[in-house]
Amino acid sequence: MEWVRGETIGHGTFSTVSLATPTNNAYGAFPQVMAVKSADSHGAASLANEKWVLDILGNDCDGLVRCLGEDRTVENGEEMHNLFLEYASRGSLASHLKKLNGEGLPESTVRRHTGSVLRGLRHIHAKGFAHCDLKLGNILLFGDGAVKIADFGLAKRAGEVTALMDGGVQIRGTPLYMAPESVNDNEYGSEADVWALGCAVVEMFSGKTAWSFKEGSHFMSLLIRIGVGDELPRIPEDLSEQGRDFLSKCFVKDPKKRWTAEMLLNHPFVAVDLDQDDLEGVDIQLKTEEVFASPRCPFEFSSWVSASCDSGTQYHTLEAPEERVATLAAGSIPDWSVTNNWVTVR
Ligand SMILES: Nc1ncnc2c1ncn2[C@@H]1O[C@H](COP(=O)(O)OP(=O)(O)OP(=O)(O)O)[C@@H](O)[C@H]1O
Repeated sequence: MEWVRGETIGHGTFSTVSLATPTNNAYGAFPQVMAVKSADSHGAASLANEKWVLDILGNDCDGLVRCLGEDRTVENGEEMHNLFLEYASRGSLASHLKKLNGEGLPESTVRRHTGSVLRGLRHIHAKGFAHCDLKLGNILLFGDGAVKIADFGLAKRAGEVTALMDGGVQIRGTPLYMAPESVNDNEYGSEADVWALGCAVVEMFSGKTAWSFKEGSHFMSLLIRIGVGDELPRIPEDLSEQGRDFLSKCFVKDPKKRWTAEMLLNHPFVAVDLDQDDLEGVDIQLKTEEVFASPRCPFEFSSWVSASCDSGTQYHTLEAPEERVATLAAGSIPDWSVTNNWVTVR
């Protein structure tokens, strides 16, 4: 494929991401706009790892960004490694949240995004991998409302332990999302992804990181809080009881007792399908008495009632019309995909 590099849309530790347009797109084999992740020799290993993992994971899971191929180019005398990915036109959840100036997303949106990320995680874990760098910057928003996990540069086979000669802490990903077992024993398995998901859910909902951490303080103090003692990440008080219960299953210090992505997909926090297409005339009223007590082990799942929908009751927490217009005026992209609060204008 011949292609032209467009504007830069993102920077990472290992790479630069820009738009790419194919110039000889015979038979429409490629989308008209793609994202191309490019790295010089320093980032080549991470990019090669990402391609290897994405090839094994395949393109059949809706929760993962799709890989469209790879290429090498020489630009300004330097060899560049390029990985083509489907383009997420709404950017990452991190950049989306930044536009909300410290505010979080409505809980209904957080539930939907969490469900999508969990489906991606379940697929990654079922294939025997751990992502190892789940964070809002690596969760992408697509124009059609899809939410997908990206950036597999640090992903590895679950159970593969990287031995450290000096016995120190190996930081894979972002300290703020690190699980206790990663801090204490350098373990980065599927369980650590679930801990990181909990941190991402807190941040999506509250607009603030799950660990309060003063800018400028040494990250070792944070690692000590994560790894030693009983302190857990902050669970927002204004989150629903189901949301808080969901987080309590992610923030279990012992990785063996932490819930898996598969188990969490059956938790009522995400098991209710709030997709726009499902809203009309469907009963979404949760049978709270029945689902309130969450299962303590996988065998109790069968007694849960899948929530059903009713267009009247669940959406009253969304913003009023005035607030929604204000969000628009502020230049951020509002999420109105789930609401029954529309005003008829004639
Ligand atoms: N497919 C894509 N579509 C749109 N934007 C993207 C895409 N992939 C990456 N980006 C943007 O580029 C940024 C950096 O990408 P990515 O995280 O994959 O790079 P990285 O070098 O692995 O970064 P790091 O490891 O530091 O997180 C993302 O946060 C996102 O804003």
